[in-house]
Amino acid sequence: MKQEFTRIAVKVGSNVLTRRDGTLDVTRMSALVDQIAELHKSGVEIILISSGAVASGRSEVHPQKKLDSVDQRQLFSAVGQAKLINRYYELFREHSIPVGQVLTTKESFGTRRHYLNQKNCMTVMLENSVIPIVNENDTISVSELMFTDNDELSGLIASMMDAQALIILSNIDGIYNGSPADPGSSVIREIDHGKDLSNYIQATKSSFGRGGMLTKTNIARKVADEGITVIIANGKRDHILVDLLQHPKETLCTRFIPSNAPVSSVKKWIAHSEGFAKGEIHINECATEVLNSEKAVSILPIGITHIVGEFEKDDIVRIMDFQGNQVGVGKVNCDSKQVQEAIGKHGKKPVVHYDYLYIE
Ligand SMILES: Nc1ncnc2c1ncn2[C@@H]1O[C@H](COP(=O)(O)OP(=O)(O)O)[C@@H](O)[C@H]1O
Ligand SMILES: N[C@@H](CCC(=O)OP(=O)(O)O)C(=O)O
Repeated sequence: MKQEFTRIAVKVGSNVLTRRDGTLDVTRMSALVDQIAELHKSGVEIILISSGAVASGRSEVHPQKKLDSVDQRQLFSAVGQAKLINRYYELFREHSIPVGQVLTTKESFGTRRHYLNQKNCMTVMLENSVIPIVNENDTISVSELMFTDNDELSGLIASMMDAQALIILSNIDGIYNGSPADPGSSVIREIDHGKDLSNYIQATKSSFGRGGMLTKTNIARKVADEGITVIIANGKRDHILVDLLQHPKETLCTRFIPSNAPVSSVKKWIAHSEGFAKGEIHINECATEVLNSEKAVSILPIGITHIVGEFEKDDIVRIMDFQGNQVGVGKVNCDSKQVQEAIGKHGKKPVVHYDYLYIE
């Protein structure tokens, strides 16, 4: 059967993989593996981003004394990740599909070199028909070094690997237009650019999840703006993955319509690098207007009013409009001292070249 996508990233949330008591739901895992195997055999390249390390480690160790939250997460994830990947390995082996483990950190996306190394690793895996199984390295990712959750990680992976679709599997059928508990609300089937969803999303999250629906929505929007279809669906439903690909119209889910403007690979990296920004470049009203137009423009010293923070050449900076709102992210061509000297001058080289500028 002809499928819409040939390369997808699939994110499986903790709640899909765990039972109510926190133990690993091997029956669910097995059902998902069967579907991934079916798609893999039909020629779809799949990158799996799987949560579940902390949840699956929790039932394995029973600490003698009370641990703080960081110690707990480190202990449970170290034990749980081994258990998780071992299960995947065994389950995929029944289909004769090799898998590989990729554990990463937020920092590993901070420099272009690390980013490309990771991309290369997963590209080689796919070329050799190996399914990458990605998770955050929870043992060393602590507080500010952590991803908000694996939804953020899955967005980065989908973007980095030029996937055509990111499928986020949670314990809910999609984004509801009200409280999911309210019988009057229903799943929003399609979300177009610029639709404000903040009224619908409650702060609640499922018992083992980290970020909740709000991060899913923010990530989904960003990834869809890069031209990737994002689907939020219920991973607890039988046959969901295969149905989403083979019967998209009849399958319940929320689908973010992708932008059709192409975004280069380097711009995708910059779009997701905001968390590493070292400073701010503030631009004047005229520069803001030009930036908001359809024209391809760079940030020139003549349009800069001031800068905030110290940065080196090639660092990531936020671009702020004349009212102080963030309008984009870019990689600077020179350090903050050189920008300071050039501010307001004509005929100078761009501070952020268009190729390294991502406008939100
Ligand atoms: N409008 C909404 N539509 C759907 N789910 C919502 C909405 N608002 C809040 N939620 C909550 O978000 C939860 C899913 O997020 P999360 O707990 O992070 O899941 P996961 O573990 O799969 O990442 C749902 O179980 C639901 O309780
Ligand atoms: N890296 C963690 C994932 C935590 C997380 O983000 O969970 P979720 O919100 O269910 O995707 C783990 O494997 O337990």
